[in-house]
Amino acid sequence: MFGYYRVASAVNQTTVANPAKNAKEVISLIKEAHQKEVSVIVFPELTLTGYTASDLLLNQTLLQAQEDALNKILKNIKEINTIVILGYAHIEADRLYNCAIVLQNGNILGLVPKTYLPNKKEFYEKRQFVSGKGIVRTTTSLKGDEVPFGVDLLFNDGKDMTFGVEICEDLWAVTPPSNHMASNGANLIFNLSASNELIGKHEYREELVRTQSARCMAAYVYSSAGVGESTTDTVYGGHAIISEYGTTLKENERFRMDSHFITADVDLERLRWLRLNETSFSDGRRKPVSTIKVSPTPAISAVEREINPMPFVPSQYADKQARCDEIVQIQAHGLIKRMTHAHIQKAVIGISGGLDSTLALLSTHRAFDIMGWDHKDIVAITMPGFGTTTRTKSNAEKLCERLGVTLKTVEITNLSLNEFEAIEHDPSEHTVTYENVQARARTSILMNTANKIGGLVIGTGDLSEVALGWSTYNGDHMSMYALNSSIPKTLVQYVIEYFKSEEKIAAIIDDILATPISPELLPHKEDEIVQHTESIVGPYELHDFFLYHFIKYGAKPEKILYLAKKAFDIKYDEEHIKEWLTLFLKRFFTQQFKRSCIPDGPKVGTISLSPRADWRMPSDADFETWIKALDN
Ligand SMILES: Nc1ncnc2c1ncn2[C@@H]1O[C@H](COP(=O)(O)OP(=O)(O)OC[C@H]2O[C@@H]([n+]3cccc(C(=O)O)c3)[C@H](O)[C@@H]2O)[C@@H](O)[C@H]1O
Ligand SMILES: Nc1ncnc2c1ncn2[C@@H]1O[C@H](COP(=O)(O)OP(=O)(O)OP(=O)(O)O)[C@@H](O)[C@H]1O
Ligand SMILES: NC(=O)CC[C@H](N)C(=O)O
Repeated sequence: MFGYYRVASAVNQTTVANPAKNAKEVISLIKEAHQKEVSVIVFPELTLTGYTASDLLLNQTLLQAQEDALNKILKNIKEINTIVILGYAHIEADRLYNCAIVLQNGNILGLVPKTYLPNKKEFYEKRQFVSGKGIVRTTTSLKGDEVPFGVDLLFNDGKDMTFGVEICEDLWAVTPPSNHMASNGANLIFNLSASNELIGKHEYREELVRTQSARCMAAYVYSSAGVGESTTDTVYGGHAIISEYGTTLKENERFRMDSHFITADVDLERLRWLRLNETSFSDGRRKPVSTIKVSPTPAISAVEREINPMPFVPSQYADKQARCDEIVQIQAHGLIKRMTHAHIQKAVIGISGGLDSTLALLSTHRAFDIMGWDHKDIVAITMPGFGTTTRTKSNAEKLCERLGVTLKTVEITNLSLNEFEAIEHDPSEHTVTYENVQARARTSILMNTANKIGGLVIGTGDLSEVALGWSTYNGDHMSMYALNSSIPKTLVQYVIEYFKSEEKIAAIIDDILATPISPELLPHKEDEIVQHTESIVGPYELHDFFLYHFIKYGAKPEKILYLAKKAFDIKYDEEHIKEWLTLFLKRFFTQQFKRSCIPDGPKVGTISLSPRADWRMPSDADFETWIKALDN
């Protein structure tokens, strides 16, 4: 579903040297996984014999019992399309290999031998096994059939899934085989492991799995042998981990005595798309691989994964102070470089008492602090018009006073009335002309003041507005440096809140955050805002969600709709999400012409819509294909 696949990491209860017993545990876990719509389930290294069988692995009786156990499993999974990956000791050309065996629908799809054999202290694999290094494009005989055999095997379902398999120490090597598998198209890696517990080792292991998933731009599913292994010299805790592109999605509790598995829904479509966008990924060396077609695996009926409704806002576990400090530092240093290069030490900002101009002022103030420049050289201009309310005006004034910047007031009503007369516009007609005349009057005052005092106009528009084109072309759309241009509205709110730690402005910030978002371009009613941005263009939290998935992951509209429904649960119904998503797509396409000429500004998060750096799109692209996709 939408490129999601459910994968499982199993830890079976092990009886050392008793494949028949182990097979029983394995079969019942496979059946349960199949019922739970799992596409692929992986078991620990040397699943059927036990990893710690040691020299018994060279005993014919144990290897025969392992083959019998495999037969039993194959018989039991004839009707099961969940792919099963087991650890298996296999003889080829009179050598023993520590392998992963891949099964589906009662068939053996391939055998992947381990490349790196640990041979130090408690590990002495070279005593029994040989390395599979260099074994490529070949087959081996198993149960009378020729089966693909080698370290070059990749398994592909003809849709979004291509997976490769490596075995324990392979991941700990300088160059894990999964690097090559990923470079050759595997977006999902499985690891069968037997990794003993030593104090703190589990943390390192999780870090290895997680970072390998990031390096490979893949999902990585890891399963390690459990407490049933022999404790002659060392103890195994049964660690199961599922990571995707640098994030661990699931991890089990170790030292469990029962057979169990964990599952996670990995987004393989997202990974494929991310790779298309990463040129260093495509520069990775390609080598010939042996690709094995697998049959379709169970489709999932609902994605079981938490979808973050606020993807731009740092998680609740993040250090808010540190994150916000960093954001403001990036903004401030972007501005400092620009101002010092231009030999300008004065800034001009239009202050409305709204969110964006507040953030721009606070970040500019921080830049002046860093440079030791006089706060009075920040010229804040409040420009009341037809829609300005006492609440926003007074917040703007109080904020400027407390910050010690120069505050000026310039009325724009007369200026606007003159302009209406000049262009023969009836002021009682509250059309877009009525609105834009005011926005352009303000910009004109800011620009001309900048010329007069030798200052630089700070742009206030945020990323959400840039995405929606929610600004007046050559009005508030224009400035000399657009400080907020890569910060979406939901993040603007988060950062402004952090400034509440400055006592002298805390109460004003609280009220600015509580004020409805509005351009205040239409006349107010008894000093109350009548123009509510979010009832015109839709909730910003939805638009930020749409933007994140659309730009960052290239997600299809129907997938964005599905994810938004999941993320916002009952807060918005499907009909409304669809309505706002349609509007988002239409505006995103039609408003590119505004983005094509936005001023310079610093990139703060992973998404920017700068036409020079992050986002190049024709201003004339048609949105119909995207809207149609939503109607299907
Ligand atoms: N593809 C294209 N390439 C080049 N030009 C194109 C174009 N499509 C339209 N145009 C032209 O662009 C003009 C329309 O753009 P524009 O003049 O900007 O006007 P427009 O986008 O129609 O209106 C601006 C909107 O932004 C809102 N606003 C303004 C200021 C601040 C805020 C805020 O909340 O922060 C919101 C305001 O309420 C209004 O709804 C038209 O003259 C049209 O001919
Ligand atoms: N009354 C005003 N006085 C001074 N500048 C204004 C005024 N109204 C708007 N501006 C300028 O135009 C910009 C865009 O206006 P708008 O009111 O849409 O934004 P905002 O109030 O900063 O933020 P938000 O969109 O969150 O309300 C402002 O950031 C500000 O620089
Ligand atoms: N089975 C193995 O390959 C174990 C070796 C690995 N370095 C570990 O200790 O986890």
